[in-house]
Amino acid sequence: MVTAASISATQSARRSTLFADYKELVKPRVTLMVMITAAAGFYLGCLRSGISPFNTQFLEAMIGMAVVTAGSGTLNQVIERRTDAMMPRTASRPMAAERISFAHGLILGMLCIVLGSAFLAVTTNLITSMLTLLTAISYVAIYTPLKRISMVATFVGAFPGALPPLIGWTAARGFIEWPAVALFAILFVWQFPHFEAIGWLYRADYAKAGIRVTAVAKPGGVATAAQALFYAVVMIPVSLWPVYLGTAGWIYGVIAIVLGLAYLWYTLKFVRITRDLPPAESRKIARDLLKISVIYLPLLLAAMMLNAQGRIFF
Ligand code: HEM
Ligand SMILES: CC(C)=CCC/C(C)=C/CC/C(C)=C/COP(=O)(O)OP(=O)(O)O
Repeated sequence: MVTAASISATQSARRSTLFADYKELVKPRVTLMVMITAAAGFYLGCLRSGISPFNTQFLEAMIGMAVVTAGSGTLNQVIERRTDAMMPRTASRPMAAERISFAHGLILGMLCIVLGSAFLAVTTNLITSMLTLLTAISYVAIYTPLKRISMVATFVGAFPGALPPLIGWTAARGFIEWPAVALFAILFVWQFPHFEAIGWLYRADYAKAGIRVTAVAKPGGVATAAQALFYAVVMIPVSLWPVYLGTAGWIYGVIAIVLGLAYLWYTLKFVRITRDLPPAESRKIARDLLKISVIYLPLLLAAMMLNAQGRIFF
């Protein structure tokens, strides 16, 4: 018998499934990291202006960027619904598993990008709104389709990936300056060990779906390891650029060197993928590098913020 209670239970189950699907669509962990990097840019920009970073402009900029980032993640999954369905890591995503329809995902993603960018234009400034829109477009319309065409895609994807802290800076300052470019460079370089580890970890998945990451296009691991290693070495001088610019002090510099050496250490261990290791061991060293990459970045940015312009803490 269909009772009011059973109808209400079904509706509530549907609502919680939809909520869980929306959560998955916005890629919460990546979005959170994007917000952390943008917040760092905003914070440092405010200190450069000599104003407190704890203001309503901060909240407005974060909300606008989070909504656009969420929309970008959604449209990425709309476009990749077929390839996502081929890979165990992504097969249960709401678009891939067809729990959310094409039109539903498309409208939701577009709405988030348009409304988030408009919100930024009204509350923050035009350059921040335009750069955020450009970031979303380059991620969705250039990087995402390119993944199936060329391994250059990851290099291209590193541009939208690196823009959020620069955008955080423009939200505070209204224009692009050298410290913002330094933040962009740090993020840009950081991504290579991060995604080469992921590419190696999921190379079988990527090959199945026809996605041309380095580990698929050049099997054996030499090119994958060489790229990760090159950028992990470059990471150390690039992370010191804010010290040269006076954006952060020497204490940050020391911490950046220590963190950079740790990132380099795990990347050096990753180079062992080129040997004939048991698959479980090879996966472990790639997973360790991925983990260290997502620990390294917030720690580096936190050190930069705490020692901003040579001050200690706030
Ligand atoms: C071309 C650039 C990038 C590529 C190809 C890439 C790819 C990926 C992939 C496929 C995962 C999922 C790994 C898994 O499920 O095990 C991932 C995880 C992640 N990525 Fe990236 N990413 C890139 C750049 C970025 C950027 C710019 C950020 C943020 C600033 C970021 C933050 C994260 C975080 C926080 C995770 C979650 C790690 C975890 O679950 O432990 N990524 N990335
Ligand atoms: C402000 C704003 C709009 C920021 C957006 C920037 C952004 C989302 C960068 C992510 C970088 C990136 C290339 C991630 C990998 O996606 P993937 O498609 O390779 O990951 P997947 O395989 O898990 O789908």
